[in-house]
Amino acid sequence: MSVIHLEGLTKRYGEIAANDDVTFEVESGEVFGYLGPNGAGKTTTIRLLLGLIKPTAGTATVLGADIRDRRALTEAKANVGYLPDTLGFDDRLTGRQALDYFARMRGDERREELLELFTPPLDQSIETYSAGNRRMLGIVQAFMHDPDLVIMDEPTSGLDPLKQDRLHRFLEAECDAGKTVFFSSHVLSEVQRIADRVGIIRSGELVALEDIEALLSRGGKRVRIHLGEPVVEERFVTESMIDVELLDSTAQFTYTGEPQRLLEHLVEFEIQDIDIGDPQLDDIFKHYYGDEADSEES
Ligand SMILES: Nc1ncnc2c1ncn2[C@@H]1O[C@H](COP(=O)(O)OP(=O)(O)OP(=O)(O)O)[C@@H](O)[C@H]1O
Repeated sequence: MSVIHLEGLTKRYGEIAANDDVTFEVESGEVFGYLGPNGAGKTTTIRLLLGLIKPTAGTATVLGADIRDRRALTEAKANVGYLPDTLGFDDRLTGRQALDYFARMRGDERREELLELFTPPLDQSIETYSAGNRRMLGIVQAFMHDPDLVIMDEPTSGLDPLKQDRLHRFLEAECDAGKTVFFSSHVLSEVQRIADRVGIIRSGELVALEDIEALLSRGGKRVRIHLGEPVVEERFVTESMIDVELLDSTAQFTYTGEPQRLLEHLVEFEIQDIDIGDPQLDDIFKHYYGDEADSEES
């Protein structure tokens, strides 16, 4: 069953199409990564799905509710967790008061369990919180009523590496337990690590929708070779090698051709060391975004 279904979803702001005819589905029990650089349209999709803004054209359903049907969507949202990019908490409240407020609206049966993993200082007012503490409070808030679907906008931003890792492991366990997670990110390694499927959005348009495994396999192989002699570019580099870096006797490249052809080519050289592996999603991402990726990734 599809938990989220977008059909031609479009949102225009004047000349800008923040979302342009976006269509895809998220299935029950999957972790779906929504990837794109700043300004690509990720937050717009999320805000449309939650009924916070209205589509210009097209529509979507969330847990079966049409986002244009206010009443149905409100009912469905009782079973949805939402981590926004900026938390809408009243900053004068303490963390505990903010959680109490949400608990009264939706329940909090998993609050204690979550607070063992994510540890914002509950008795301080939120205005004194660091970015990471705000994010942790948001995570507890999003999951504590044990929703079937959680939608998260850049969930790890502001978290230190330890807490990021903790969130990744938590999300994996949630999905094993049948929950569905939709999250946006511009952090490729994160999407690669935790998502089952990825949608890549660029300038409002969905440019790719794939299993992570398929995306990686289409991206060729990343090869690093150490030769027993300096690499001669004219002799060594073939048309099937892209993103080539040569330094003395070392060559690194992504190989996009037939594996057999690569082996046939390499027997002509004295090879001291070789490493062939899957490319990082970053490399593949560059093929979709070109030079844009370099400046937008951080
Ligand atoms: N309220 C608005 N009025 C006008 N333009 C908007 C508005 N909200 C978003 N946009 C534009 O729509 C486009 C998509 O923005 P959006 O915030 O959805 O991108 P994003 O992928 O979430 O970016 P980021 O990673 O920086 O959060 C951008 O060009 C943005 O300037």
